[in-house]
Amino acid sequence: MYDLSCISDTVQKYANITAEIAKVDVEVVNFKLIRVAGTGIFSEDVNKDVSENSHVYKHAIKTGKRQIIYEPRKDIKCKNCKIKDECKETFEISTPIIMNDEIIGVIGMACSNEKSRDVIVNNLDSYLAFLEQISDFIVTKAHEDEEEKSKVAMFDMLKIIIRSMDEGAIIINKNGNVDTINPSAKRQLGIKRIINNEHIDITETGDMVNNSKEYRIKIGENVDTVIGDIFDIPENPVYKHVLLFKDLKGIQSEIYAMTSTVNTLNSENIVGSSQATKKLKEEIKKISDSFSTVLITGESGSGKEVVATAIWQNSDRRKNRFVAINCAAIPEPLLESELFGYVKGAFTGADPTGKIGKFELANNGVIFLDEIGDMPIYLQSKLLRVIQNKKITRIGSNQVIPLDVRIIAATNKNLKEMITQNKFREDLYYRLNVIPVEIPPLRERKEDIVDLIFYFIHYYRKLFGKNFIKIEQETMKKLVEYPWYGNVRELENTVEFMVNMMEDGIVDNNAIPINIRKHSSNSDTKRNDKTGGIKTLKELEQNEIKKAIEHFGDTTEGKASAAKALGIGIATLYRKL
Ligand SMILES: Nc1ncnc2c1ncn2[C@@H]1O[C@H](COP(=O)(O)OP(=O)(O)OP(=O)(O)O)[C@@H](O)[C@H]1O
Repeated sequence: MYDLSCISDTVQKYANITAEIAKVDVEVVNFKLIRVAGTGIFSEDVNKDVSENSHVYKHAIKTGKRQIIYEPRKDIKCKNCKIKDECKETFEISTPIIMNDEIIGVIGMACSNEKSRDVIVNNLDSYLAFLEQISDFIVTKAHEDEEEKSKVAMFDMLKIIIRSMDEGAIIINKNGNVDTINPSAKRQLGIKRIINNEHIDITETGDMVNNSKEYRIKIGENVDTVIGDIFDIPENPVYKHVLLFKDLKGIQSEIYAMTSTVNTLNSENIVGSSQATKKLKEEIKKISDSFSTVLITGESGSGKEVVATAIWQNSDRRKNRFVAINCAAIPEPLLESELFGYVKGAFTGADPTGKIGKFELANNGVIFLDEIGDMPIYLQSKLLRVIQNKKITRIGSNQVIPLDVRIIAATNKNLKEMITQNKFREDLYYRLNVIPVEIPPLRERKEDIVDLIFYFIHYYRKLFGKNFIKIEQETMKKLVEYPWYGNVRELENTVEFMVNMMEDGIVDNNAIPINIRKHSSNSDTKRNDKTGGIKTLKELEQNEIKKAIEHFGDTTEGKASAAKALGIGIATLYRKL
């Protein structure tokens, strides 16, 4: 319940006015019967408990009704009053003070002589109305006080919430200075010092991204671009706005975390011991720290993205982002906005919130333009301009954003041939092909096949919690001879299948997918067709030795019997095995 003591100064003023006008003594008590204000005979004992002598007030509080005592001391309500004998009152009115249907106190008016009693009694209605009015004034002030307090409490709460928010928040006062800045805002803006009433400059860049406006903020020497909203604080004498924001870098990181699926391999992790792969790893090391554009060519699945990420990982740009975009996977009309981003309202059909493009996301890092051969010719011109000017503009915006991005492009198409067909711009080709990197198909680096098979077997065996003992030689041979038109991607999928199929930790021909089995039996048949079914002596020998071992067993005794049956010495058998 509201305590009138909180506005005792105002209540005292009203008591004084009432006393002055009505020529009476006035007292106001709160609901606990503490004297909040008093004049004349009541001016002593302000702030003291007067419950012992307040029998009439207790009645007014209990009933909620005004009490008029025409004959103090004789009135029944004065019966138990302890100071009855000293009481000099000649007349008394007690009016309850009611706020929100609760009795928060009583205003009492008392006469101490017959003259003033007569004046009041003769004009009783007017005096009663006057007292009601004073009671209403007190209640109005109590309401205002309560509202003010709740505003202050709300602001205190707001400041507590703001302090713990992940989003940056700044409360700005009427002078355009920082009143409150939360830790997240300081972190995002790179401010380490204590901000005390410093001036803040906020200007709109004119772009809208992620459904919020972009602002440039300046506090002292700290300048940053943020994306957020400004809210006005209405009817407040101290505070003007609250700015809630995320800085652009934070938003970019969120988008990157949501969209990036980059495997981070460095050149050491690239699997393969073939000459070609060794040379590739050396090349990666050499070109990583350069700024020059790289064009990686190779068949689909041969590891172009792996090489691109390795270049990034080996360079000092590895601290910044690697942003990949597959130019063939994104519908042509959307590719431009994916690459360069756009602002709210840039074009019909665009996401109305605006979007940050891949180039901007990759700023200070690396952009990987996969399947560059599929980029439409008009965009090729735009890309060329971006490479030359090192600047981009979001679609629909006037803002020029400076770029420091290393471009790595990749293709499995023959760009030179596309140039002759006017499908690829020659000038762009030379801009991209500053450092050409060629990845040979997997079938041309057979040593890598063996390395990759073991690498993927161990990877998937761990993933599926399976035990691996060995891969049969014959099976390995089939896999090495298979042409792998889908390159490493096809090989990886095949090994995943085989690890699923293998029994008792042994990968044998039964685990090979049907297409590869068919391929190797076709090539056997083709060879038989060419040779009239005649086997080489070496093949005959191999078959007979295999048959003998299968028949007698792979033990020492078995091998001795096999050698005997084959008509050769045990040492020769061991050598041939
Ligand atoms: N040398 C390698 N070591 C380990 N994994 C590799 C290697 N080369 C390729 N891979 C794996 O093979 C798969 C295909 O590689 P990647 O995506 O780099 O090929 P790509 O040439 O970019 O394919 P596409 O032309 O279809 O885009 C990936 O899962 C990748 O991790």
